[in-house]
Amino acid sequence: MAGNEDDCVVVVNPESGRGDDGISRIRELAAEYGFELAVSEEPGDPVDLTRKAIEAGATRIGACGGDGTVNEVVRGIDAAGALEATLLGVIPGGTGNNFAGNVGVEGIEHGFELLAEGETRRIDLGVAGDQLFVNSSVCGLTADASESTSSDLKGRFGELAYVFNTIDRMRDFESIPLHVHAEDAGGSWDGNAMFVLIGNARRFPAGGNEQANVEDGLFEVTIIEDVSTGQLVRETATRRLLGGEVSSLHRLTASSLTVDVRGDEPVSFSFDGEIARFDELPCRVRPGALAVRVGDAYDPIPPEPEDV
Ligand SMILES: Nc1ncnc2c1ncn2[C@@H]1O[C@H](COP(=O)(O)OP(=O)(O)OP(=O)(O)O)[C@@H](O)[C@H]1O
Repeated sequence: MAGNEDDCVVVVNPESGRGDDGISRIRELAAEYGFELAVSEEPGDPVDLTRKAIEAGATRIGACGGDGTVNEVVRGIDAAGALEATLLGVIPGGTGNNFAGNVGVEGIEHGFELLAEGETRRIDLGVAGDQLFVNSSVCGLTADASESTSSDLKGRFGELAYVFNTIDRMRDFESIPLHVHAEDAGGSWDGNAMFVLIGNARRFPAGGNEQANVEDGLFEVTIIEDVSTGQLVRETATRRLLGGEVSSLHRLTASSLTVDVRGDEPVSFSFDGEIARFDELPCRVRPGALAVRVGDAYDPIPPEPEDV
């Protein structure tokens, strides 16, 4: 079996996902592959555990958890100044595991297999203010929904919890007055947004394809404008979330952009699921910054999103 104890550490968030006894399976697999485990004890730990593992000589790091854990591990690699020299493997132990899906990792066993041996690609990273993000930064409806989705609800319903929550919130969600300025795309957008997704590895669902091109040095940005409220919004909520037809949807691609909130209060942005508030958020791409193992389902040049 490939794998070498000295250079590969798997950083595990035991609270990710459904909180079942998944950790014992992770221990078994780590032992089988000869990888060292570093188990996180509290939020933020994966950043330090990763940095320390690299300082102690690790050149391959597994991030075992959901998108939030991947985010923290990547921040740890960056904090060690080791993005050039470190290989990331994703072991999908979270609830949604959206990023894992976007790089073709199909499950925990597959994640271990790829970490031991697999194709490596260099992908872009996003920087928003001083935060790194790997998958996406979201503001508006879904950022609010993920902030208020309790871990109990997530535990019982997994991904569906986001959908329940979002539909529930649509009843009284006030759209956000925004100005989005994308320097190199030569465009700007002004209006009231229900949500904005700044996608690095992820794009707004369209035609069932959620993976963005993550090697092109560009974000794929989707803005959903506030449309009519009330019954129509409620009736179409599920469809919109799951990638159905949306009339007030705007897409742009850019290597840097600024989101300006025009209201009095800062708003919540989610960075790979971690929430922070801003009233102005400059974002830029760090092209090819991260080396990551990918599965066969990963497509370096995914088909263009279908127009909706
Ligand atoms: N012991 C711990 N170590 C690290 N993070 C923890 C720990 N306990 C709770 N957390 C929280 O776990 C969250 C990260 O969860 P993560 O995103 O990896 O899983 P998830 O939400 O189940 O999956 P997904 O984001 O894919 O839906 C962070 O917000 C962090 O606050």
